[in-house]
Amino acid sequence: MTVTATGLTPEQKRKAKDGYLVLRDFFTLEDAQTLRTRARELLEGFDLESHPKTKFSTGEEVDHVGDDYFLNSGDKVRFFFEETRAEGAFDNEGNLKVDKVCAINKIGHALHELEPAFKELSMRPRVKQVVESMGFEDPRILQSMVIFKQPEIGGRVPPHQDSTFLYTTPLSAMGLWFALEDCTPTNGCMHFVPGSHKTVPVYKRFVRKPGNVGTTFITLKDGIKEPPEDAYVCEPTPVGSLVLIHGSVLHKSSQNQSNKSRWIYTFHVIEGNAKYAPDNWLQPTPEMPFTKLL
Ligand SMILES: O=C(O)CCC(=O)C(=O)O
Ligand SMILES: [Fe+2]
Repeated sequence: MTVTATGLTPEQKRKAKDGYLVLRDFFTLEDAQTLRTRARELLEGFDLESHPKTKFSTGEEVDHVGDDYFLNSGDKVRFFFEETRAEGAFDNEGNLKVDKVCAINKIGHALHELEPAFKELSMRPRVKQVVESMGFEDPRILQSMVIFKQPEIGGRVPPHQDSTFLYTTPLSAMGLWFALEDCTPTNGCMHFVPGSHKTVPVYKRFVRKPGNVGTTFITLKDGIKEPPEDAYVCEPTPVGSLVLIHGSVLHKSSQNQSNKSRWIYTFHVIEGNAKYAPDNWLQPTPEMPFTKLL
């Protein structure tokens, strides 16, 4: 089932009450191919030597420069390695174990502005219609990324709510997640707890530390019990699917245990009329305010 020219159907709107909605065949195989080709070019063109992970030798410097590299990526296209060294891109001595093209976990966070092919998909009329159908009045785009989940080393994404990272008052974040390849139970497809956006409050936030020296989590509510493993529903999504993700719904994905990659493109929207927390990890810059979608 796909969207109509006027946005979501009543049935799709009802289904979205689960906190997420899979829209198959939202974009074409050709679209996916175009974005994968560009993502691959970016990976191949990326200069490993100038990356903070490899440029500095002591741990502290790597952390500090790495934090800045991350915190200032909101208006750039930057590259992030697989974090967990044990299962990831580096061996215990910090040497890359695999080809650099395979070692990157994601690129972000301004593809929707800086990369024309990604911008074109992000700003499509159908995207606008869907976002409008979901009740947004003045949606702003932010935090676009390609997440690669490469064969065998692509790490898990632990359970989380996206509003933890993009906190607004009132809450307004919604993810738009585009499957650039088939996402299956073995290559790390998404899992959701249906309805959890209504039962589990956003209980922590990921913020910049004062002085912009790195990031930390702060607790908003103690004693929140997260749903058990078996509450998660596995949602395989064929290439061409768009998934809408409510900012408060719990979701996760597992490690890629297959020999097939799982590339996706995602960005978020927030309501421009809501108050964007000034200590959220990602901040707009004078040169690049959050992109108006409508
Ligand atoms: O792609 C994934 O595995 C996780 C992505 C995610 O959590 C998100 O887009 O909000
Ligand atoms: Fe997420």
